[in-house]
Amino acid sequence: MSEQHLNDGGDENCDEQRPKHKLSDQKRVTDLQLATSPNNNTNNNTNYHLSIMHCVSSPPSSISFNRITHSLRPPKQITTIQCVATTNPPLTSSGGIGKSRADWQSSCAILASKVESQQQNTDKSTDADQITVVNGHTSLDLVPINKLPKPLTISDLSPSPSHGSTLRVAYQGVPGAYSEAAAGKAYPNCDAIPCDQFEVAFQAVELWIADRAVLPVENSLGGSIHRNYDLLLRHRLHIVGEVQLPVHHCLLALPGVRKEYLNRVISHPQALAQCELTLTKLGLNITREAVDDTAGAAEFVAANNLRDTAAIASARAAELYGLEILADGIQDDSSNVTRFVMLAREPIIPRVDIPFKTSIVFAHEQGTSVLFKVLSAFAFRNISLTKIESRPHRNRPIRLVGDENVGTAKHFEYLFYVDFDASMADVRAQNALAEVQEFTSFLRVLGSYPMDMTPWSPSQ
Ligand SMILES: O=C(O)C(=O)C[C@]1(C(=O)O)C=C[C@@H](O)C=C1
Repeated sequence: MSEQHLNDGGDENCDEQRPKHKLSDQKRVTDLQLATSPNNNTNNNTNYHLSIMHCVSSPPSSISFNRITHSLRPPKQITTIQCVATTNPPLTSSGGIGKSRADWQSSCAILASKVESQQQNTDKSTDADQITVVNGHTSLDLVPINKLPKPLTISDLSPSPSHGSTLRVAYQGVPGAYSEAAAGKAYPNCDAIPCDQFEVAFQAVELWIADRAVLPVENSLGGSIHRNYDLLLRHRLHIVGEVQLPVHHCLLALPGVRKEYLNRVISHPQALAQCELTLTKLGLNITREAVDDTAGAAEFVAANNLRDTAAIASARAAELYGLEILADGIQDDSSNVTRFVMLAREPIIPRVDIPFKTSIVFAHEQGTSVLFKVLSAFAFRNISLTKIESRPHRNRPIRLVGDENVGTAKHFEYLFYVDFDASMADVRAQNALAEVQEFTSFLRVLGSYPMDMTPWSPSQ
């Protein structure tokens, strides 16, 4: 049986500087791929299984197709596609995705589509099964009639896992990454699922492989993690919480290696940025190289027995990958903290009895020039903003402003991400957003969620 893998779209617009190393790691979820294979039917009416991309999340028993693609040679005359959902829900009772690619694929492969020749269809298909192929059978948007989404019940909105007892939480990186620690802080005793990219963590939740994702959005020294701001907009997940993690970096190397032997230090770009001054103070004016995550850097040094390379990572990563700590607490500021958001398929119900924060994103037709008017809706109601971030408006990146005599100016267009200090259950927030909506051409509430109020000390 031949097997063909199709990539899940990827992110052609990725603006993040890609790390130089692609660390090999069988344990991580690497991409969202589904197997494509001919159905071994012995008769002449060849059947083909299609790869399904972007199975949109909804309760496991109801599945909708966002996009289906296929590459088919025979049979040439295809007029009908029959969509078949397997009886297995995306979440397995074994509780947790297996570690191999095969396990990942079988977890993903919740759907199979069968294309049959016209002749075979006329024999077997019922009207309800038949769905007309669109655009010369290269893509289609379908919701099988017998698989329409079920209405949400109150239990769907509950923050508890919808299966078994262990909450499965996707994070970017490998074990020992700060994101894994953040997942554990957000959801103690969770089953943390490593993913090799932020986008994979988003998709793991959308595909019911994970129940939550915990992803970094900003660091007190390095600033915003722009990639996740962009992904928040491109995916339909909701922010249901935040967690702030003190980040305590160590310089790690193979046992016996001294600082003088080093000519390279590798880590996540944020970690390199957070330790820049300290590395210089330590006399380490050596090459810095960015990799996918801090613990992945430690693993890379250990796996390749690199005696000239150090990694910046956590003490736990040193322990996991058998490295020694050459220097401890090398972040440029002792109160180095990274803020992570917790993401889920459903929003939580906002409350007013505990401190809540709300995150929104909006765009304005006249761009930045009237931003102050939008923000005054919050000022007028005494609602404090805790964060504001602007990102390029990719659907409309440039606005031309012309004056015949002077020429044409190009203004860049932005999306504005704002966090404010109020719950969506608070009437002040509702009124502020009603006003903001009047000004804006686009507005989305990313989530209303409890603030992380846990006591924190830099040395934690
Ligand atoms: O590389 C890791 O360990 C991560 O969890 C990622 C990350 C980040 O993206 O900012 C998280 C916290 C630290 O700020 C450094 C890196």
